[in-house]
Amino acid sequence: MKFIDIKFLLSVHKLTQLPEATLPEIAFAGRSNVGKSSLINTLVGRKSMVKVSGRPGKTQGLNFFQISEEAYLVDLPGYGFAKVSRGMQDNWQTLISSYLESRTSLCCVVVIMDLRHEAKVQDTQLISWLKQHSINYLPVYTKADKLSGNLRQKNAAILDAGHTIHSSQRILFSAKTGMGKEELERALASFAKID
Ligand SMILES: Nc1nc2c(ncn2[C@@H]2O[C@H](COP(=O)(O)OP(=O)(O)OP(=O)(O)O)[C@@H](O)[C@H]2O)c(=O)[nH]1
Ligand SMILES: [Mg+2]
Repeated sequence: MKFIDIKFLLSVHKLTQLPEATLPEIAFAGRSNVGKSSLINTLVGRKSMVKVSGRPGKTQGLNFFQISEEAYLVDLPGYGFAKVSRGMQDNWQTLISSYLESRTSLCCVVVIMDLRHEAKVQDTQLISWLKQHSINYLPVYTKADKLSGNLRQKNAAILDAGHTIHSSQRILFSAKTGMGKEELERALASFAKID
C-alpha cells in the first residue's frame, strides 16, 4: 500500500459522526506524546499532515485521514495524560473503546510505544483488551533514533517480555530517520488486504 494521495477527512467527537464504514480502517493508539501523529506523518511522507506537538494531549477527537479510495487512517487521542481532567479522560476512554468495539471495518490497531520506556500498564491493558475483543493489533516501538544499536535491541527485548510480544510481531520505528517505514507499510497493507 502506498500512502499517497492522503487527505484529512474529519475529527470525530461522538460515534454518530463516524464516516460510513466503507473502507478498511487502521487506527493508531498509544500514550500521549509517544509519537502517533509523527508516525502517521512519516508514513504519508508529509512533515505536517497531522499536527505534532511538544505538549502532550495535542490530538483530541478521532482524526480520520483517507488514503485515495483505499483506506482510512485514524489518529486516536493519546491516553495517560495527567493534565487532562479525570472526567475528560473518562470521556475519551468511553469514546475510543466504543469505537474500537463496534467498528466493523477496523482491520488493525497500531499500538505505539516508546522504545526507551519500560512496559507501561496502560499499554499492557490496551493490548489485553484488544486480544479479548479479537481485534488485530500491531506493536510498534518508536523513537528508535534516540538509542544506539545495542540499547535498541536490549530495550526492545525488555518491552517484548513485558507485553508478551514475539520479536517477529513488532516493528522498530523512527519518525525522525524513517527506520521501519517500509516494514510498517507492508504489515498494514497485509492487514488491510490491499497492495
Ligand atoms: N526523535 C524523535 N522524536 C519523535 C519521534 N516521534 C515523535 N517525536 C517527537 O515527540 C513529540 C510528540 O510527538 P507527537 O507525534 O505529537 O505525539 P502524539 O502521540 O501524537 O501526541 P498526542 O497527540 O499529544 O497524544 C514531538 O516533539 C515529536 O517531534 C521519533 O521517532 N523520534
Ligand atoms: Mg497526536
